[in-house]
Amino acid sequence: MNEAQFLDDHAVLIETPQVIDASEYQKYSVKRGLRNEDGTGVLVGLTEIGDVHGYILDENEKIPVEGRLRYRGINIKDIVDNFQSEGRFGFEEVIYLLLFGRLPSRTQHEDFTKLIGGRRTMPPGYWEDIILRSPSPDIMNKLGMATLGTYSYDDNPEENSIRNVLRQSIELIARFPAMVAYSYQAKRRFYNNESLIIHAQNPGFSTAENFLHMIRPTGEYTPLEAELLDLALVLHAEHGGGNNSAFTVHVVTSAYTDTYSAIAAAVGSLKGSRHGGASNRVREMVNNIKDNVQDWSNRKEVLGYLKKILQGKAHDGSGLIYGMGHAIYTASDPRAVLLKEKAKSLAENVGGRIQEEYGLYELIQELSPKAFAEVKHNEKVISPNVDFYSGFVYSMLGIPEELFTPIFAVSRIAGWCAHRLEELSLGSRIYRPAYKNVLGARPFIPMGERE
Ligand SMILES: CC(=O)SCCNC(=O)CCNC(=O)[C@H](O)C(C)(C)COP(=O)(O)OP(=O)(O)OC[C@H]1O[C@@H](n2cnc3c(N)ncnc32)[C@H](O)[C@@H]1OP(=O)(O)O
Ligand SMILES: O=C([O-])CC(=O)C(=O)O
Repeated sequence: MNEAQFLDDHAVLIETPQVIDASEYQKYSVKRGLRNEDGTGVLVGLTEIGDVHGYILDENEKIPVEGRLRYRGINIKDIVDNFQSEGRFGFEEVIYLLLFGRLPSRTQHEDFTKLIGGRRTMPPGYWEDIILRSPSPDIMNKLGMATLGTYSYDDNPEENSIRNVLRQSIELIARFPAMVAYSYQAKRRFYNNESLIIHAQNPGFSTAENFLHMIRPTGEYTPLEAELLDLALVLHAEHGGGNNSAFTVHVVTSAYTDTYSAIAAAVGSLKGSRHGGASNRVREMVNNIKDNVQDWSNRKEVLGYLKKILQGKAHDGSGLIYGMGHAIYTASDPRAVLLKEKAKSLAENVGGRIQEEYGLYELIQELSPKAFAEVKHNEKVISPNVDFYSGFVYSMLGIPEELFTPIFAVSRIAGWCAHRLEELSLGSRIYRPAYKNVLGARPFIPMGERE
């Protein structure tokens, strides 16, 4: 049998019939993508963790408003303003807030930061066997494998009591940075033929400092770089129960699976280019625009190219302007607003071509709604999401592209763990939505009579 021919022939069987006509979905009122007719999400749960607000419903019409994000009821802007003005790192405080539902006192913060720092090490053999011996060209893929591999190093992997899952959560949150950083180093060694650099972790460093230390060949970083990465970690940590990866955690947790299986599933979801993977696609897309648009500040030229992207005639053919649009936010994503401020001031400091590139980002932001209106005849209010400026900021910190989405995971694991604990503590039912079969019955044909 010719395997390539087999795949060609059989892929056609799946692709071409298109038996389910679009009208069938309407007929049965199917909530495709778990969406209501107006595009809002179907309400499937209640949570006390993240609160994402992006529009107001007025007589069933979506009225765009500036976006707002709260962690455990507290506006992220207030969280950020406070730790930045007091000159401390914010990520560990946010992990505590997300997991336990309250802000830590000074002593609780110190104790928790020490706990995270102390839990970074793994039992003997883990780094060598799970990370270094089986590198992957994709760090998210490797992170999923490494998460599942952690199961074998846990003496009590299956117990789903809150206390045990909390222990597993704290350990995973503490270890994700090294799982990502060492996977990246292994990838550089085995796929890029560069020297293997494994810096020892420092239990006294913040998550941001420890991560920069592990990925830099010299192990060094500036206070400003650590502060910016810490901010990015804070901003990516949580986004309600309905985002694709947190919802994945709810779904698989409701089947009562183990922590490592639930978190690995979430990693797989986040990797997707419509979710956390978009940060990489934004960089690729902007590079593609830079290569194809002669004058980055020419509005007509940039608009023309964005329209081509939307028509699927440029960039990757997907028809998507990556980093733009959101399922909930309309006028703005508050995280993108904060990241944009940082991108702007960093670019201004560097000047030259980088500042011009920042100008191009701003132009894409400004012209995308116009391109949408002209190509899709859709006047929907869209704005940049968190993935739009994050990669540009990371690039200015010298962070390589293959780490953009993994850094998202290093942060979002805090939210995932909080959602897993919430799902377990609320003891909800197994998620089991319905799929209507529209094919009906068919007669069985004996093998000798088949074509
Ligand atoms: C961390 C995060 O996950 S943030 C999101 C990161 N993802 C991206 O940046 C990828 C680009 N953006 C998108 O694909 C979408 O905006 C999503 C996936 C984020 C949200 O999707 P939805 O909730 O379906 O968006 P919404 O209901 O507002 O819009 C639906 C329509 O607009 C289109 N659309 C929305 N955003 C975009 C975009 N950036 N480029 C092209 N088309 C888009 C959708 O494809 C869909 O078109 P259709 O009606 O012809 O099928
Ligand atoms: O909420 C969403 O759908 C996606 C998102 O922005 C996130 O998970 O951060």
